[in-house]
Amino acid sequence: MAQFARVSRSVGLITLQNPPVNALSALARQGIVDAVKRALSDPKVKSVVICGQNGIFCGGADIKEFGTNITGPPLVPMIHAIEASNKPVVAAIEGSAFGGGLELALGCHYRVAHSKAKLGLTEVTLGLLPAAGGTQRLPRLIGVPAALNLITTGRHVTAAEALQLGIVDQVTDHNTVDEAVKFALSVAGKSLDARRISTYPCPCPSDVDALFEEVMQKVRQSARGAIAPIACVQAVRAAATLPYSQGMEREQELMATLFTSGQARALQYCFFAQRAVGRWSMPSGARWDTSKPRSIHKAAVIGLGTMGRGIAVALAQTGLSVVAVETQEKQFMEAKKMVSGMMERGAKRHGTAPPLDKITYSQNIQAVADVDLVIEAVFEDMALKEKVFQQLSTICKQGTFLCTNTSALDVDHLASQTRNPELVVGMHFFAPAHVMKLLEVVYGPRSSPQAVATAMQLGKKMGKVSVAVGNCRGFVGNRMLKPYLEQALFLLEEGATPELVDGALEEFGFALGVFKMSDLSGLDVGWKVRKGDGLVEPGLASGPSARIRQGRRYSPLGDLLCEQGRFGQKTGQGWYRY
Ligand SMILES: CC(C)(COP(=O)(O)OP(=O)(O)OC[C@H]1O[C@@H](n2cnc3c(N)ncnc32)[C@H](O)[C@@H]1OP(=O)(O)O)[C@@H](O)C(=O)NCCC(=O)NCCSC(=O)/C=C/CCCCCCCCCCCCC(=O)O
Repeated sequence: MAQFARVSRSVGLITLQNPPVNALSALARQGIVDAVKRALSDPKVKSVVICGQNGIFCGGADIKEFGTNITGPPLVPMIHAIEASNKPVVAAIEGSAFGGGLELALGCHYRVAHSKAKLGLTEVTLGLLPAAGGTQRLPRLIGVPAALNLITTGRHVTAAEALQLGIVDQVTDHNTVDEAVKFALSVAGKSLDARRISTYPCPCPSDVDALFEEVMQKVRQSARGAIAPIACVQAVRAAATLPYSQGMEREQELMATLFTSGQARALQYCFFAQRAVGRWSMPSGARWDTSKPRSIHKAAVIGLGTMGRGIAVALAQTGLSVVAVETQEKQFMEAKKMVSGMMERGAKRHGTAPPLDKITYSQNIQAVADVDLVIEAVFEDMALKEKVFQQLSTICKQGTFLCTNTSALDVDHLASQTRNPELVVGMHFFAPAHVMKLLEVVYGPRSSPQAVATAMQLGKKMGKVSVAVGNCRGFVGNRMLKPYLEQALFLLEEGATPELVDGALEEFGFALGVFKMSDLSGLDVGWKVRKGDGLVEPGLASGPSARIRQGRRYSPLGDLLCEQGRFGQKTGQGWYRY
């Protein structure tokens, strides 16, 4: 799992070989320990380079080992042995150096990174902290504020930023291993006294207490109930206030509390689940690995309400040319302004230029004639959607995929309105569509594997977690949402206020409480669905049976709001006033 070779006469080259991401499994760690011993005992080796095979340095500790009986050499002493080596060790960082992978690199005396590499102490995203010395070495190397930012967020930094922060010593556009070998030759025999990060004093502002109090307050607020970011702050505080060895003890102690926590288990489950959904299959036997997607260069969105606007922004931000169609004059003018505003705000956040020129607007559906894929996002009304699909089927060029953003209607029925039902799938986004990562790709019995593969791939390109689901009422997301919304309404009937319920949910960790979320999505969509289900009939909203419908407890509160025209943010009033 780690290969040793002597190159350029005097450089010991250790290559991690654990596909696909060179994770530090027990065997990989054993391989590194053995290879380092070999390099250090070979008198011909004057310096060492550690790299990863297949263009990736290391994806960190092997997450699959967590929750099992971990065997093999532990990471911390392995990294200490590298740092303690009397021969210079250079990390050659290509692709990614994440979590334990970056901690391994921080144990090396020098780091050379390819310009396209990404680095990060990502453990917090898995409910953990960088417990292979990361919380103690990084602040010593780049200072407490910068280290806190990286460790508590798990964010990835580019090689350029890593150079600026002082995490890496050199960035190259050439072959990273070749450059690292040259670097290793140039530092052979030089003193390593100033290169062992664990021996550095931790650069720290004078008022440590005030700094950590302020950071802890901010992190508590943004962590929304997550325990790992808080433990990260505590571990970095140990780096700032204790000698290295005691800081390491604190790091291990804090890691022990996180390691078996429910939050860590849930986040790690989520990590694998998000990857597992990419391996989709259909009842027909069609699968992700045998179905070839088609490339999409130009897409259209029909209907620029709340969802259509977000979808148009998400497509444009992916770099696609987008035709955005809205036939109603008032909505058209408003949507143009809103979409530009959304793109400008997004670009400002990312420090990029807004892709305003990617979108062309039209009030005429004929404008979609030459696109590769259409996403229909008109109001949730079957008759209206039927008409749109009939039109699209005649207007669009041969082979255009026709997708619907319906949240509950029958995708197969919509397919039956077209000449090529095999080209029809659902692409169900969640509000706000340019932010939320979940995308349901709904296949009907006639959807072709290529249509599903294309929608799945487009979703991935858009940075979504695409999940292929069958065509049933509410698909999966809304089926899960229904009992959640229902119980929230019952809480109101039992005396809670929307703020109280939302406050509890947000404190628990939800980004938005259920009532704020409903106001954002629009209350009228659910109302329409309930009407279709015969749950909202005139006269039902009052009287003794108002709270039992179709044999089940029912709360008419959402219907009462809608009767007053309170549809949420879009009408300025919903559960809240805006
Ligand atoms: C960017 C990536 C690396 C690559 O992305 P991409 O190319 O898109 O590929 P993916 O689809 O994401 O991944 C491909 C497959 O590889 C699998 N994978 C990826 N990373 C890992 C990994 N780290 N381990 C295992 N498997 C991994 C992935 O699942 C895919 O396979 P499949 O499709 O699912 O089959 C990207 O993958 C990525 O971002 N990866 C994660 C990077 C990351 O976050 N790394 C950090 C890992 S945690 C870590 O490193 C922690 C280190 C600290 C030390 C830990 C010490 C542990 C023991 C201490 C115990 C102390 C407590 C004692 C308790 C007690 O006392 O009881």
